[in-house]
Amino acid sequence: MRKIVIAGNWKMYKTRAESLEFLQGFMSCLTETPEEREVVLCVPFTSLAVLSKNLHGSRIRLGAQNVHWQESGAFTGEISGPMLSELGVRYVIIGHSERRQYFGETDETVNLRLKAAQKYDLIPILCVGETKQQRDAGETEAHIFSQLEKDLVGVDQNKLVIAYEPIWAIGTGDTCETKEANRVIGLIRSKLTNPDVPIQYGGSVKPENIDEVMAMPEIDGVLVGGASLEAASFARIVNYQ
Ligand SMILES: O=C[C@H](O)COP(=O)(O)O
Repeated sequence: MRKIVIAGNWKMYKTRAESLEFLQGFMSCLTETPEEREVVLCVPFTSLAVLSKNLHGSRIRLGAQNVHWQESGAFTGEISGPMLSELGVRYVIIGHSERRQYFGETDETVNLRLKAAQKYDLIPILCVGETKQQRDAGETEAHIFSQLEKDLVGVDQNKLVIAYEPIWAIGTGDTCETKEANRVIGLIRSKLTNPDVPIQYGGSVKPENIDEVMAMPEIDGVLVGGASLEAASFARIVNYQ
């Protein structure tokens, strides 16, 4: 049976104090959440330590938003697997379109980061997805298949989550039609050697559409940006019907 993974990606939002405030509100809303749903908070590096301390004993998992492929070295601004593992981090987002677009992340570096994450017992959440231009040109499938082929070389598919995030749906309020997201995710699954890899949808997920998204048979969870920043909103998403 495929695992359900509901993850919040806070991106570059929330100070340490704001993170703690969120956690208090969020935990009080989670009492009814079915245990089989994995709940992950992928927070800025500066909030990892304080959340780790306060998540102790909770079933909420801690996630980071990037990891370097070397264990240590002269890589200013980067963070290593052991540094994250030591803080109790369990998941790490890799290859988010914002990293690919603004920070020069390539399929080759994404592949290195994926393998490094697994080496240090972090479960990578690999993001793939097409631009509006690629979709309009009918290149969605070819682009995503190319990303998967390059990104997953030598990656263990037993310790992996994939997030399908159409770039044009991120932060725009322009959600991908749920049936279309379901179709693309089915195609992604057909390219994997392990059909049980959880595949999430990401892109303008919010309390108003989560029930419809999660009713789709191929969709195993969501990667949520904006709507994960407010405790009641993210709790409603985690508590989908
Ligand atoms: O990682 C999350 C995605 O970029 C989606 O962001 P969003 O929910 O704000 O559209």
